[in-house]
Amino acid sequence: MGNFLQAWHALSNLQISCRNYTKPGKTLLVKDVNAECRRDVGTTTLPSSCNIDKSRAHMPTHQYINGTNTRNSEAAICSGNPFPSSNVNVADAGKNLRGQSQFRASTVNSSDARALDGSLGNNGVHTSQGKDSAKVFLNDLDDDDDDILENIDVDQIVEQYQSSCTPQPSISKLPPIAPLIDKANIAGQDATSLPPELCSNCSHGFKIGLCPEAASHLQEMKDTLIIISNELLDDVNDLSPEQINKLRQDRLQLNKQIQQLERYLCNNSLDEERRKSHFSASTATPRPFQCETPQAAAFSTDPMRFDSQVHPHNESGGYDRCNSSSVSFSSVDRLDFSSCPVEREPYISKFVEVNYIEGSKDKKWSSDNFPWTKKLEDGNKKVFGNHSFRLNQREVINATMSGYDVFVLMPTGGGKSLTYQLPALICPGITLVISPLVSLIQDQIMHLLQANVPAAYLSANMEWTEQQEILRELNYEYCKYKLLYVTPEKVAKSDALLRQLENLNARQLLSRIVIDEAHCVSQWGHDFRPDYQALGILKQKFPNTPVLALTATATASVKEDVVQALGLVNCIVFRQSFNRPNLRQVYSVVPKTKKCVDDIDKFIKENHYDESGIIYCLSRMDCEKVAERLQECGHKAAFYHGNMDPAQRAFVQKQWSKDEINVICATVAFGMGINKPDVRFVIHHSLPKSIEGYHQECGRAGRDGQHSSCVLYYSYSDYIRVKHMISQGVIEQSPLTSGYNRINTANSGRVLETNTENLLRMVSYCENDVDCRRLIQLIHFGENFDCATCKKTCDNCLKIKSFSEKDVTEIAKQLVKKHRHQTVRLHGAGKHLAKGEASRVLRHLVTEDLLVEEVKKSDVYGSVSSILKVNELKARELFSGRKTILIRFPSTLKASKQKNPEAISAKGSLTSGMQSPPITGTEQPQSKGDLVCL
Ligand SMILES: Nc1ncnc2c1ncn2[C@@H]1O[C@H](COP(=O)(O)OP(=O)(O)OP(=O)(O)O)[C@@H](O)[C@H]1O
Repeated sequence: MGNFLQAWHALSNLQISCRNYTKPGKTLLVKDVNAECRRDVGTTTLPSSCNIDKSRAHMPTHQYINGTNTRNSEAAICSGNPFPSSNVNVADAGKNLRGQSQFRASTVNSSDARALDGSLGNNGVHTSQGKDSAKVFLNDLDDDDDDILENIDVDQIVEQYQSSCTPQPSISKLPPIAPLIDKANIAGQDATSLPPELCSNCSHGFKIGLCPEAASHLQEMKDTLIIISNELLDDVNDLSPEQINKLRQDRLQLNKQIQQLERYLCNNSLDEERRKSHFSASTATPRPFQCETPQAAAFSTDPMRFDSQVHPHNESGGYDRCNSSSVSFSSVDRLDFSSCPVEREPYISKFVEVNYIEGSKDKKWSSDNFPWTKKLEDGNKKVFGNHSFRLNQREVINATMSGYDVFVLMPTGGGKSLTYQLPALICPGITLVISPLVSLIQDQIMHLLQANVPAAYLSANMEWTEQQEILRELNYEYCKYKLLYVTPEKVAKSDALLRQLENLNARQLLSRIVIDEAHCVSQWGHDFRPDYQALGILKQKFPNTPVLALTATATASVKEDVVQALGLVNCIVFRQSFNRPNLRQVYSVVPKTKKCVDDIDKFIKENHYDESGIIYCLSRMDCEKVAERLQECGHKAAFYHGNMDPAQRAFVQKQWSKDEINVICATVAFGMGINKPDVRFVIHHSLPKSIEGYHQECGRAGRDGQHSSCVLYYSYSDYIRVKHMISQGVIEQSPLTSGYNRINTANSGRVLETNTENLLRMVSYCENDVDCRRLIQLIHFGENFDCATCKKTCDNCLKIKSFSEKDVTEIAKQLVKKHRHQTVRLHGAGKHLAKGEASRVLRHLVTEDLLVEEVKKSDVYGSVSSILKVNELKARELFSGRKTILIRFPSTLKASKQKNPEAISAKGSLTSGMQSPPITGTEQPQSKGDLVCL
């Protein structure tokens, strides 16, 4: 308890920019906390009207927004955000603090740090007292905010505190942090400037536009809109004309409200971010470790000479845009970086009709007749030391250098970096690279500097003077940098950067914009990072600058979502197969027993003794336990997770890389940027969170093309456990998202829903004991796969020695009819099949190209819908009797019954992007109902 109290006081004492803590038992309205604390308002409590009114909190969103009721209101509650917006409690506030990226150490005073020291007692690093401890803490915060924040289990502290003690009077010097919500004040605040759509009262008694939880209301309104639209689509035959009319009116009204509220919130949050960005930039403390921002002396290449060497001249048909002479040269003096924040136009994402161009199939991109070809080949050899290009590298480079927007799907280690680093050398001006992690950026810059390629990065963690220096350099006519790396947060928040980009663009020196790990843009992806969504502003501001979006993992829905969010209109797509035929991997799923670790020990000894491998575990404690047990069994094992300090982690990783440790027991925190070629096995001790994640993690095995194993230990109880951890937000995140997802309350409901769907698909994968494992993975990424090419490299193909083929042509016809005409009733068509088998039929139709998945982002709802459409050409073959559909069933296997009810629905989701119910179009969307009818 002493620890909790100490930690509690430490947290209450923090004078930080995120003040989402309040004493237990008090309700905090998140949005106003920052503002109130910045003004150092004294102790306050919420007026009773602001406390949670449970009856209202659970009122259907549809009802309380519009003051109307529809018959779908219950559905609204069920399918809406499981954390009603009004239930913002202390634990949530804690999460917000931990994820808050503006956490600034510079404002922590020494007594605060002393108190903190106690709370961090378990972390071996933070042991000193007083000022020293403050220094240690400050340094560590600057080093890696998220790591430190991860080390404080705030939720646990708060929960236990809450459950076991009555709030004590604060002994902190500062008042506890709870905002004063003056309803009358807020109501009168800006009411005159509110558009009429935002003047209706919300459940908290505010005008909806002025409610501190307006962002949550916005999400609820969007969810309700989807429900109403679904109802209009699905049940239109059962509704009376009055009901239809009413629903349409509601839809119209909601649409208006959503648009207005989005615009209003966007303006407000931009103001806020700008203010914070300015604040954080001017108060940033020195970091103990700085990225080696290139100094002039670091280059043996004279930037001017370098430019003249590599820039193409005005060859006809060449990259003229790059070659135009500079427009004007602003002097450094004219750049006043410390001036007051400038007005940034509000960024409002716009729906675009994307014209996709399949790049991989177009031979022109592999031509070696482009004006820049020679320079390309020289640069590849001389600067990067490569003898040739890898698959798709030349094609992607040619497309982006021709000025197109390009979306690239290339496996990890495929060589994505070269596709923008080489063009950066050849084109005049600067290539802006948006990359998710400072550690990845530092790694890239280190390699570039070794190759004498001048590059720099900007990050909020750097000293402001250093940032200014880099910004100033960008202003020179002969700027020494060819590449500038930034994090998405920097683009979203730094006006100085945006201004500088505008300046570069005006001088036609913004050569290219690269979005690395582009799947982070999408809410449907497994690595969603809210700040990535704001990157759409770049295409709006610089429509003529080519954008290159790169990722190693994206389903069809994710791709659509990313391309939409970035605003790419004519987009050339290059994709490589997700299959890794050269990797002789064996995929298997094994039932998980209580002796799981002993089974793992046996497996390693029998198959990969003394070889290198990774065991992915769910929790930090699991990592430690598994490592300990394996050590007892004689393995050179160690654990790795987010609770270790960075030095410890680096040490373990190094030992593993040098084979001093064979087995690393890790959470998903491990693996980013790891390129060890001889990893012989990847074992999943628990259920992975998604097929994308699983595919990526398995991809770390056998990079040298040698035989490797991927074993997944599965039990249904793990599903329950993972699901619970996801819903509590306590599951360890991949480094790409760690500490970022939790800050976005507006999206938390949607993110949770996506995560649960992804998890269910993983359950479905595990419970499928018939289909080729490669097929199930690849179809998830929208790729067709011939199981024969698996060559028995998965347990299912291996174990099914003989199988019988069933003719399911008639069922296929029914399904195709159903998808053409929604009135056809399927009832009973597949009654002799178990539900799992029915979904296999549907899946098979997708692989046979009879049903095609079409993914669209809705301009109205902002959601991505995935629709199965009938391929008419193939359908004709089917109905003419020229095509029969045969599906293999293991001879030994009777019509299998599903093991778990929830897995049924998971199996229903056959293809990659069935993330949200289809909404538009006349085609009947694929739905669980179809399958259940069979
Ligand atoms: N054409 C090439 N020839 C030889 N090696 C290459 C070539 N292109 C890239 N490489 C090397 O391949 C390795 C992986 O490249 P890179 O880091 O760009 O991959 P990536 O696709 O970005 O992977 P990740 O998704 O892990 O970031 C690097 O060591 C790089 O030097």
